[in-house]
Amino acid sequence: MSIDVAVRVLPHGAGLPLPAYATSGAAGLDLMAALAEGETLTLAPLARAAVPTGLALALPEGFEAQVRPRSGLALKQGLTVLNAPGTVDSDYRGEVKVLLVNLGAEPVVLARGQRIAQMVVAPVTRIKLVETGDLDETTRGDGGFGSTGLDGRQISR
Ligand SMILES: O=c1ccn([C@H]2C[C@H](O)[C@@H](COP(=O)(O)OP(=O)(O)OP(=O)(O)O)O2)c(=O)[nH]1
Repeated sequence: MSIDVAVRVLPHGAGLPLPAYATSGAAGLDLMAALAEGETLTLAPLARAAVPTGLALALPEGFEAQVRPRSGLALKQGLTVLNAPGTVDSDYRGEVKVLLVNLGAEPVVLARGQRIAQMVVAPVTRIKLVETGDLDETTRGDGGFGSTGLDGRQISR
């Protein structure tokens, strides 16, 4: 499935390529840091920042965009998305920002055009809550948070 999504390139994003899928089967488009030419942003260990992408979207109603980490950056540098997955609502018209946090032991230096995260567009199911005093019974019931065992073995309850 492919849908058209309107994108507005903000002045500081001009000149950067539009986000694109890296392969024909990629789920996410890579988002780039729209820092100023020559500007760098250094994230010290445990520091966080809202990094501009220079892009604003008009997602169709019924869709969201999720801002997710790139696994290579996470594994190699400890750089990840603080609020993963970040949620871009379909009615949001502001700049898409990537909230990064450096969980690594070394500072991470970002520059303009660096691919910092990926964006996955997904359908959203909205629900209508129907209040009741009586939920249907299930085998799990209220068991959770490790109730089925934490070491690969089933615990009988
Ligand atoms: O990683 C993110 C997360 C959010 N947003 C933008 C798009 C989203 O539609 C808006 C609001 O996000 P969210 O609902 O997560 O923020 P909130 O803290 O609940 O604020 P609000 O009260 O504005 O909804 O901020 C981003 O650009 N990047």
